Amino acid sequence: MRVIITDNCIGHWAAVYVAEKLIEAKPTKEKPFVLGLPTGSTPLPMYRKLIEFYKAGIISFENVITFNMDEYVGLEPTHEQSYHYFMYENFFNHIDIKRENINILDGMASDYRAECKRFEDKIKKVGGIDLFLGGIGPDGHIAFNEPGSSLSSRTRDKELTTDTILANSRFFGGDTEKVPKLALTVGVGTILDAKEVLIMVNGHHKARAMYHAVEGGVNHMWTVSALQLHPKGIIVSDEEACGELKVSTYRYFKDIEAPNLDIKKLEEDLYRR
Ligand SMILES: N[C@@H]1[C@@H](O)[C@H](O)[C@@H](COP(=O)(O)O)O[C@@H]1O
Repeated sequence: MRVIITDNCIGHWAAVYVAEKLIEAKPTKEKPFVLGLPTGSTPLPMYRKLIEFYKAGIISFENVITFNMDEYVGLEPTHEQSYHYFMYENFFNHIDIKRENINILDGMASDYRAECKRFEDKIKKVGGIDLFLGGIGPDGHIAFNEPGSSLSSRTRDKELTTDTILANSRFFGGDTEKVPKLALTVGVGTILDAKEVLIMVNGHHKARAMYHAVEGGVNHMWTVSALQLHPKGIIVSDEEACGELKVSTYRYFKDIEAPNLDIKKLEEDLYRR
């Protein structure tokens, strides 16, 4: 696992990484690049930077297919807190992606099981996900794989924990009653099947989850720890999220990734390619 500890530029770093991958892959209609995408406040700066790179003509999403990680059950796509709304508002409306290449679970589907199966089948049909991007909750959940989720789970419906409902109530005017109690989410197994996985971890409130992701054992109570089983897993964090790591662990990753931490230089290199 790579651990990139940035100086408050998680999203920027992730955007440069995605852009590099897109430039390298040179996607075509026949061989598109497949991205797994998250919502949440952490990835917002990444989306802003990707839009900037697109507008500067460095990257295009014309031959990119996307699959979103999760969606609340019972929110219309027009609801401001639905992940459909979030994705169009913050990303899709600003880039050249084809509408038919966007895949988001339908939280209004009458048959969840069929909807989740359709989603998994579609991922397989396009050849799997090349790069899955994600964030985590303070309880270490990836997508909506709450503590106790099977580490080989597939896309399905999931009851949200009180912790998550409380954490996400900030988007619903602080009213926990307004937060949906159920979500559709890709499974941990679905994420681990991707060729690469990049998880963004921010803030002091996620330091314990970061500890479990990097130093704790693989454990279904901290589903982000499943990343340890992936051959190409990357965690991109800020300094605050490292508060529970051993000094030696922190120093090790800072040291070996030192050449990859100068974000200004990384971005300049990108513009030069
Ligand atoms: N289902 C999403 C997760 O996929 C996301 O990682 C998490 C973190 O959100 P934030 O980045 O706002 O802390 O929020 C929700 O629970």
